[in-house]
Amino acid sequence: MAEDSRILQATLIHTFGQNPSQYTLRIHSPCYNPPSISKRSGSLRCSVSTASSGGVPWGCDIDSLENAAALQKWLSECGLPPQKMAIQRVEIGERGLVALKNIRKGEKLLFVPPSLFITADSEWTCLEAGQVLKRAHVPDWPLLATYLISEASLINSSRWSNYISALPRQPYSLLYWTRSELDRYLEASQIRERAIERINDVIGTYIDLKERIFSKYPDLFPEEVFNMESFLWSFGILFSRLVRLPSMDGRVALVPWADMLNHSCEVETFLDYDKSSQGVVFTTDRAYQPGEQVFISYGKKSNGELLLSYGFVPREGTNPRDSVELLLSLKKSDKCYKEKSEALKKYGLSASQCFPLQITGWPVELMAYAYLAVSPPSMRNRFDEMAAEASNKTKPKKDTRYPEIEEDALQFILDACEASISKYSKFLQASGSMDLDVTNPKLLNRKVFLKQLAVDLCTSEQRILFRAQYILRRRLRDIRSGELRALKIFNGFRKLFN
Ligand SMILES: C[S@@+](CC[C@H](N)C(=O)[O-])C[C@H]1O[C@@H](n2cnc3c(N)ncnc32)[C@H](O)[C@@H]1O
Repeated sequence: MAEDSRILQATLIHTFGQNPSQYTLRIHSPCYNPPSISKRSGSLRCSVSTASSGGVPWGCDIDSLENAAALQKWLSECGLPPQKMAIQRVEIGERGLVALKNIRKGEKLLFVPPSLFITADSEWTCLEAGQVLKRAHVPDWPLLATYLISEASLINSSRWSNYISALPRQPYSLLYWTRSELDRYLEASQIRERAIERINDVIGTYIDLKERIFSKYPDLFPEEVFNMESFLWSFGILFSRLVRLPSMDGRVALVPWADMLNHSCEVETFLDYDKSSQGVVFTTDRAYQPGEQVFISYGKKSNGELLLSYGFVPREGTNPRDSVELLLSLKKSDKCYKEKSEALKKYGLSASQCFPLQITGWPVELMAYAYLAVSPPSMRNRFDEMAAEASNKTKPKKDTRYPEIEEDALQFILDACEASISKYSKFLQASGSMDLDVTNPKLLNRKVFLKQLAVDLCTSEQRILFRAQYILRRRLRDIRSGELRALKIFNGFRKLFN
């Protein structure tokens, strides 16, 4: 559903021209709104407290149904056609859309008309604020984030008040984790870096908007409303609900009602604009009976990416698109370190680089990086070619092999896998006793909830690493036993000739 932070960075930062990494991570208050949790059907559920302990003053508890009912009524008054689904409390995802009637496989559902989308072109209730942002050419994401806050703060004078009241006050996403929570629970996973990068992007974007626009128009953008906390909320909403509509030239939109659908890794269908019915639809890829929750796919995302944007981790083994980022680094002691780094730099890579491992294997780019990392000085004329292959800039993709260094390259990947596995094992072992230092029950609930998410994520990522370890060990054993056999034959011939 949502874009990833690389797109966010590209669209935000280019216009505002500052490097977000210069900002230190400093999010506090929105994170400490401790959720209360309950355990149902084996999955932890977390409902955020509505107590006046920080958070934005709009939206609702994530599992609240009252506002959802008002939303449904308002949407039908605004032109949403009669639906075969209704918002209900569900086992997976707190609230979701549930079938009211039999739904066939291959049926089109929803038909949300464009008049109900929120896009960068939506009309601002406070016209002047919108004009200021558009004059400054603010890109879509920060524009939409500011729009959402502006409309939310106008309460009932905004045409979106029913929609905003039904949005979660605290969307689940890693944006709401403090730095120490990220360090503590996600130390083993590369998703921690992605989360820090994303939080820095949001903070950087807010600071840019504040310096360049809000501070110049304090009447239009008062700090009590347009502050870090409200931006974390609005970006949290965008990351977890914004859709890209391929059939509308890839335009991004918030689509009320459609954004009540939860994700399943087992379905392949996604939201798009349908030119014939002129609305946002999706086509079911299975049948549903009355009472069953209806799902869509938020895209081919790993468990880490789902946690990053949506704040949940699918059940173990259910996500065929799951992957784990493996960090590979050139050895500082390598005689050719400088030459190799420069070759990598030429193709946009660095001396430490992450590659995705899947349960089914790894990309040719990872293997090319490993070849480069282990290649001796005598192969320096091939560094450039290896670096090019390690980037995905070579077209068509090549899978060049260098038999003379294949064993070293596989061993290099195996070492990286094993180092990563031991980090996960350390975290998973320590996680059992991790929360005993907290006495405040609300804080304990939050910690148990976050820890469970982290344990689920780390277990799934470690599983992929174990699989890679198994494959690598077998390949190495085969190479080594092949070499041994060849040596024996060679020795046999030598004896014969002697
Ligand atoms: C687009 S909204 C879907 C509607 C949302 N359940 C609600 O009540 O507003 C995305 C959010 O739904 C929840 N969600 C969606 N799919 C889920 C799943 N498979 N498991 C757990 N939570 C899920 C997450 O909180 C996510 O951030």
